[in-house]
This record gives sequence, structure tokens and C-alpha cells, in this order.
Amino acid sequence: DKNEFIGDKVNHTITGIDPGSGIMKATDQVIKDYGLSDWKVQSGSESTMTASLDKAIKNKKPIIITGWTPHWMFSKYDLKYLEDPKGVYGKDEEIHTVINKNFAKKDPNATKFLDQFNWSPDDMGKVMLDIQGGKSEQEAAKAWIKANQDKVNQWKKGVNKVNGKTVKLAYVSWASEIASTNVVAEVLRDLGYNVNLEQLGAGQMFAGLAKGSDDAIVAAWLPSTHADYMNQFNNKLTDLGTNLKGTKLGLVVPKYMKINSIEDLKT
Ligand SMILES: C[SH](C)CC(=O)O
Repeated sequence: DKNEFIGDKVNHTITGIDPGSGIMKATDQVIKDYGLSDWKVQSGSESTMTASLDKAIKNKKPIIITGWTPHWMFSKYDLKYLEDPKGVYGKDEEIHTVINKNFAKKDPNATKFLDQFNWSPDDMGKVMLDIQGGKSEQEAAKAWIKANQDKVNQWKKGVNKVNGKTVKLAYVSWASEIASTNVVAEVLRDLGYNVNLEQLGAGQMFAGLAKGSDDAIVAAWLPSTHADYMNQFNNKLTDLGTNLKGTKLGLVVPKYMKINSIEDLKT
């Protein structure tokens, strides 16, 4: 039946991303909670994972990846999430904007802007697709800003223009965070800020923010995915709240695969 072959077909491997990410920790928990002791989670990066996904789909081969929404892969390919009856990946989540504890005092103007930043999975998806389609990260951000002046003006309400103050943003190279961080950076630049972007691993991003080597991130997946990092550094960080609602994490497969639940991986 469909169960006994799936493990053999994918060499009992789930194709994952960077080991410090929350989705990889959650997937380790999936292995334990669903009794998948003969399975392994292959770490890599978002780009190695999407390259493996592309290759598998081109050859109509089975593959199981760690996936999340929003992500351009759902526009490019016919994919589905495996049901997670034990709820290990948690419910739909949100992405939060988090600043270093001292930043609000250091720059209340930029803090007000960061606090007002919020947008939808559709907004983020447009920027991700433009980048996937070949636009540079900055061009994609600028194009979105140009086409969404009303939303951007809401973010800028009560925020003053400045002359050359610096804001340091950290992020991890996940398509979702590349999109959001570049849009925020471009609007801050329109406001007269010099913006430094620092691309780090997930753990380094939270550590750098806590240390103050970076001022802000728009990349905290909460309440569960990044809970460990937020708890580890909580007295050094200020959570400004949600900037995007309606994210999802889980195991994702091409729709041509017969399995529908994580339970189906158990031979
Ligand atoms: C890969 S998701 C954007 C975030 C995470 O899993 O840490």
C-alpha cells in the first residue's frame, strides 16, 4: 500500500533548510512525536531545498520538504501540506517586528515607523515573485512600494524625515524575510535613513539583535517557531508586535504524491 513505499522512495529523508531555523527544530519534534525513527531530516538552506524540489518536480519524483507560507513555491508548483494531526507545527502564526531594547530610546522616529509596518501574505508574495522572476531585491521592493503608496503612507504616518541617521536591520535569507526586510529598508531610505542589512543565521540574527549589533528585525515567527530565541534573549528585546498575519509551517509535498498526512510516513 502507499505507506510501505514512501519511505523507500525518498530514502526516508525529509529535505530541510538551515539547521538553526524553527521549522527544522519542529521537524525534529515531528520525527519523535510521530515515531519516525527510521527517517532523517537533511539540513541545507532554502536554496538547496527549493533546488531539490524543482529537480524532483521536473522528474515527477517524490519529495518531502519543510515548507512555509507565504512562499513563492506555492505559486510556482502544485503543492500541498501534509496534515499534522498532532499539531507539532502549531497553528497559523504571525511574523513580528522586534527591536533591540535600547532602540526605542535611541531612535523613537524609526521605532514608530517599524511599529507601523504591516502588510499581507499577498503583498509579501508579490515581492517574492518579482525577485524569483529576476528583479533584484531592491528593485522588487521599490516596485512594490511604488504600487502601494497608500499602505506605505500609513506606515509613515507621524514619522519624520531624517538626514543620514543609520538603522541596522538583520534577517535570514528566507525568501519571505528577504522580501520584507528589503521593503522596510527602502522605505526607511526614502525617509532619509542609511540602512545596513545584515544577513545571518537564525540564531545569529537574534543574538546580534540582543547584543545591539543590529537594531531591528521583521523576521520573528511567533508564537511558536521562534519562541526559543525570544525567550533566550527576552530582556534584551522589545517585540513591537505583528507585521504579517496568516503564516503556516509544515511538511510539503507535490500534489501528485498520494500521501496526505504525516501519519502516512509511518511504515
Ligand atoms: C523558515 S521559516 C521562514 C522560519 C523558521 O523556520 O525559523
